Amino acid sequence: MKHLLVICGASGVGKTTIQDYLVKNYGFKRVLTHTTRLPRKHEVDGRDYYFETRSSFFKNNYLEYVEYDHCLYGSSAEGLNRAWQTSDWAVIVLDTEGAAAYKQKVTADLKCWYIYVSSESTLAARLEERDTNAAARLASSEAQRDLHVPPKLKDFCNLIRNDEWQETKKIIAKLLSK
Ligand SMILES: Nc1nc2c(ncn2[C@@H]2O[C@H](COP(=O)(O)OP(=O)(O)O)[C@@H](O)[C@H]2O)c(=O)[nH]1
Ligand SMILES: Nc1ncnc2c1ncn2[C@@H]1O[C@H](COP(=O)(O)OP(=O)(O)O)[C@@H](O)[C@H]1O
Repeated sequence: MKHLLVICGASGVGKTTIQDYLVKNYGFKRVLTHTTRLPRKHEVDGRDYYFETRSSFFKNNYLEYVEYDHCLYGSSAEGLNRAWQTSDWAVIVLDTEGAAAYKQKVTADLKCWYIYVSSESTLAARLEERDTNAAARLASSEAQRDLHVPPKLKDFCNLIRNDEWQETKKIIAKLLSK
């Protein structure tokens, strides 16, 4: 049986950190997605994202795609199947619109974790450390929207507060032991 875990939430809440932890410690395979955003320092094409131009982006077949903070992001069935070739447990990081689309479309065993941080100033500080244009990113309408779990995902997602990493690890262990 194939399983897919969707991780969603606003920018900077720790989605990628949690995904990396699941890959390193729980045998998950990461589903790579495509974006027209420029790579950040340390990000590598084909490892973190498939980095695309506006024209190369549309050469792929997407299950869903969105515009987030003026850039395009999309995920394909091929990407998902590639992950499932090496592990029955795949993990993908999406915005909440993408998570809602997966809820409608994906028939495999699907779980969703909505990640949040209880203080917006903590979030801003974390983003500041990660990005140069952090304030603008958090101010984007999509990041602001994803600061709250949308009603359509409320009963579908486990809500995980990622304030203290040691606590987050315990919550993850508990959720994955079920
Ligand atoms: N719907 C959708 N969202 C995506 C996809 N790939 C990434 N995202 C989301 O796009 C948003 C922006 O991602 P990113 O540029 O890495 O910024 P960050 O959230 O600030 O780390 C995040 O909410 C990601 O989860 C995708 O293929 N589809
Ligand atoms: N529990 C935590 N405590 C402190 N810093 C954290 C925690 N979780 C993540 N971070 C840091 O916050 C920043 C944003 O995390 P990241 O995983 O990139 O977020 P997202 O993928 O949701 O945008 C990174 O610098 C990361 O190392």
